[in-house]
Amino acid sequence: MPHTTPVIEVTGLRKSYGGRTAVDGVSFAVDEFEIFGILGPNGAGKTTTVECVSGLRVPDAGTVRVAGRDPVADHARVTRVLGAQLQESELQGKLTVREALELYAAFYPDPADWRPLAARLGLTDRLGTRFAQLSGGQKQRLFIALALIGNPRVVVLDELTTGLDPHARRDTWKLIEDVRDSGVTVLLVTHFMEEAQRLCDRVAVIDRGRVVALDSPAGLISGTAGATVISFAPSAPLAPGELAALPGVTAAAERDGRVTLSGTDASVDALLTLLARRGVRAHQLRVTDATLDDAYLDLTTGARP
Ligand SMILES: Nc1ncnc2c1ncn2[C@@H]1O[C@H](COP(=O)(O)OP(=O)(O)OP(=O)(O)O)[C@@H](O)[C@H]1O
Repeated sequence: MPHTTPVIEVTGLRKSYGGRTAVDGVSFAVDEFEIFGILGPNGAGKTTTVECVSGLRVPDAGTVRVAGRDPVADHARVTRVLGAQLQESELQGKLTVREALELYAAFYPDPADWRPLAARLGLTDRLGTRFAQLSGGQKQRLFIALALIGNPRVVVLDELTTGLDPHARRDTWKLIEDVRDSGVTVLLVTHFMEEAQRLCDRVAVIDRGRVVALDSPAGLISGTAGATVISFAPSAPLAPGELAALPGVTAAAERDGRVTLSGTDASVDALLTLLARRGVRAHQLRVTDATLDDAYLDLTTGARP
């Protein structure tokens, strides 16, 4: 693997609101040109973390570096290299797409030309439309354009596809891939497992303010209790102990005449051998790979009260 420099480094980040700890010692590093995902239940501390990365909140403890600089102490320089679309971003409803692009371009000393950017994001025929009249997907595309207008090295996208229909969500995924392919590092907060599995090179799973896992989606999946789920209806009863003892099996359950095993590929081979030896047939045999959903549910405890 080629050596890459972290463009974002977060070390021991802590942040409380009043007496309530939101982020409790979070550390991760994002390499240049990665799409790095942050996943976690509601209230896990994801937004607080990316707000600290964007210099919008001051950490109580720990360090944050973006391109080697402190986003709070060096805010002006960091905003030149970091573009952000943060949760529930809003613009004044009367502002047209063109006005919003021109306004944001004026914030930067060396902005991107907004016309090709608007074209790339499919906004050219909406330049005269007021923000309030845009669809959810068009608003999100405008926010991506605004996050990119300063020619950033890194872009922070917080729950970008929440509220979009499946087509618009897939279109947005393609846009995010294009953004990365154009040389921008992406820090993406998401609730959607499919989105993280499809887009992210690596994912930090945050639960109750802490990083509980950090790996590629494939690594997270293979680290879950049962990376392969096998289920079937046996033609004759099998001893539960015998199934649980099969190689790689981490859980075995029987319900309404149907057996479900969590295991590995090796468990499938061993099961078929066992069935052949016992002369038992497996009706409606299904073998499915675990998904990032399974890994996530294994790792996290659910929303904070
Ligand atoms: N401005 C604030 N004032 C007080 N408490 C806050 C504030 N912002 C967040 N919190 C609390 O901090 C915790 C972490 O919130 P945060 O928004 O960072 O979580 P999140 O993982 O982004 O959640 P979600 O997925 O629901 O957006 C929550 O308990 C939340 O209620």
